[in-house]
Amino acid sequence: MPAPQRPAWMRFEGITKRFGTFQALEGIDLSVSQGEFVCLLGPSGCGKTTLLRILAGLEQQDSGQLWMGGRDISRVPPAGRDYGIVFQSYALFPNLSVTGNVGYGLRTSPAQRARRVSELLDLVGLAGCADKYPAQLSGGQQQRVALARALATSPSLLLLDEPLSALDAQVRDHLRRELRALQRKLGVTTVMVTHDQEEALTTADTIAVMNAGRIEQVGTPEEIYSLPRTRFVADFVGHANWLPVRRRADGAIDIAGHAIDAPAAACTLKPGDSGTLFCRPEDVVLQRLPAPGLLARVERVDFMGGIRRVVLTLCDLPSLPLIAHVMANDPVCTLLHPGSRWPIGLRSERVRCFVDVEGAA
Ligand SMILES: Nc1ncnc2c1ncn2[C@@H]1O[C@H](COP(=O)(O)OP(=O)(O)OP(=O)(O)O)[C@@H](O)[C@H]1O
Repeated sequence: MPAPQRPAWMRFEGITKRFGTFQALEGIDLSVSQGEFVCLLGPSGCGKTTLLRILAGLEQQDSGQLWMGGRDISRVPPAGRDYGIVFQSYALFPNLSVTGNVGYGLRTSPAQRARRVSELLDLVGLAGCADKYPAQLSGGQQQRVALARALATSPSLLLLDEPLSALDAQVRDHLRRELRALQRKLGVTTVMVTHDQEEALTTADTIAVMNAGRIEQVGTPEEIYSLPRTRFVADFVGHANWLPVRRRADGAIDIAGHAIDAPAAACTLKPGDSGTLFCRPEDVVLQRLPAPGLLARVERVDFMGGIRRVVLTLCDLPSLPLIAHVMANDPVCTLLHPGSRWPIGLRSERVRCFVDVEGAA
């Protein structure tokens, strides 16, 4: 589903940043609308934290502009930018109680501060912990305190720098859902940095996938997963199968001498072009009945709870692995023995082709 077009409330325009001779950010353009939850997603070192720090005013860009609510904030110091921020390390004051930490930035009367702190602790589910100290809290609780502190002044913008990555999987999953629900409830525009694709897919309205200082694609989680614009995006988000293909003169797509159906919209190849076909593991179908076309051999079956991950090789192209996901309750699962051969179908409306570019991965 394409992202609904909403007016931009915040804009990065041509942001660049260099550290010595290293180009950390190259011409970043990104628009964010009010109330949107945007994830900056990418591998370590791609520049996402640098971009967040520039937005926070903790780092100065070399060129480019930053707009927020119609105001050019490119040179505004951090204190004038109206945001709350949560870092990966909880960054709480160890000598202050939860109440002291949450109320730290509130410049109001003691009575108002106490009321606001109690409201915030209710909001993040820590009502019973007001008098505790950070060392007496779990990692997840400390991050809730950090979140309450970031929200204390009701900022227009919430910045999150890998806020869940220090937590164990179960707490992370739980807090991720709570964070998303809270963000929706408050309607606070949020920018979160993460290298975790699952986190981005499950929390964001919009994902900006970054690679080597550039944004490769901006889209909804569905667009990023199903319609990746580059090979990098396809590989970084979820598992991607890649098969060499050629477009025949009659328009059909040829894989290892077999024609497969691929709707024109999914195919960027001109007749005669070679390219690479991309498909997700859930779009590889093992057919029970004999069928002409692609045949694959089962190499291995991995148990993954609700699904089986089937590692296949095409009989006519044995050097390339092909991964298929089969639901664990599919009767086919009981027949998936290593060495068995299966006719393979690809969900033609879901496959995409990329033209081979010399030097591309
Ligand atoms: N102050 C600095 N001085 C020199 N190089 C820096 C500095 N800050 C960041 N870099 C470099 O800029 C690049 C981008 O860093 P950044 O922290 O933005 O990446 P990231 O995508 O957030 O990665 P990670 O998830 O590992 O934090 C990295 O190669 C990093 O080494």
